[in-house]
Amino acid sequence: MTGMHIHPSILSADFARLAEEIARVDNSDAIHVDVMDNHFVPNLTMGVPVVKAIRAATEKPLDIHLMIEDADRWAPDYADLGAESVTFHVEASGAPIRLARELRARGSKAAMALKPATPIEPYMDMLTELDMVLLMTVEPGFGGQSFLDVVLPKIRRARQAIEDAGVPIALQVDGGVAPDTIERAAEAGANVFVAGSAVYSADDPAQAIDDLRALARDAQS
Ligand SMILES: O=C(CO)[C@@H](O)[C@H](O)COP(=O)(O)O
Repeated sequence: MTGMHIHPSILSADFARLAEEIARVDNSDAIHVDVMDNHFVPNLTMGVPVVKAIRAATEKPLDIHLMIEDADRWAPDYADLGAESVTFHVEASGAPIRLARELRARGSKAAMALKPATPIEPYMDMLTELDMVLLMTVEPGFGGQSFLDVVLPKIRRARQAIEDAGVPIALQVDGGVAPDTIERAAEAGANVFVAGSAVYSADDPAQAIDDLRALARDAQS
């Protein structure tokens, strides 16, 4: 497994001061940007113009998590913005292999997300088409929810499948990641951790990131 990476979710940041909020987490490995369309999930956040402004405001890699319908149509636009990775939900894609190839062709890493109740097994054979798999550990749509332990066996199965495939695919978890849950996710095999409220509700968000990373590393070893 590769190193342990912490991606703060700006869903929990102050949207009126996004550039400053991103600057507060400069020790993170990437900035996680939640794009929600009020159809795939019951919440509305931002689209291409705001993500473009975020891209211009920071040098940090952007990890774009699309919680939108018709991902095949819209996801490539985010790759074109210069995102490090674009994550689409498999439940919102009609042609996930074609979409993953399209994202890579446009210079972005290709990542696929699964809601908590979506099984990983039907997608095991397409892992080599991906740079990252995101297993949601809450129902997508909102920050501040509790980590779903029921997803832990799926994280273990996904990690095993990645090892079997022999390719360097990152395994990301998102939702309820905090000091009291990150160790379980790391032990199960996750190596990229999205954390919203655990970072932005802390007095010192940068320290919160260092603490989460240390916990994940200790749990792995
Ligand atoms: O995608 C989502 C929610 O749908 C996440 O990225 C949340 O923003 C995570 O927030 P916390 O659970 O860490 O507060």
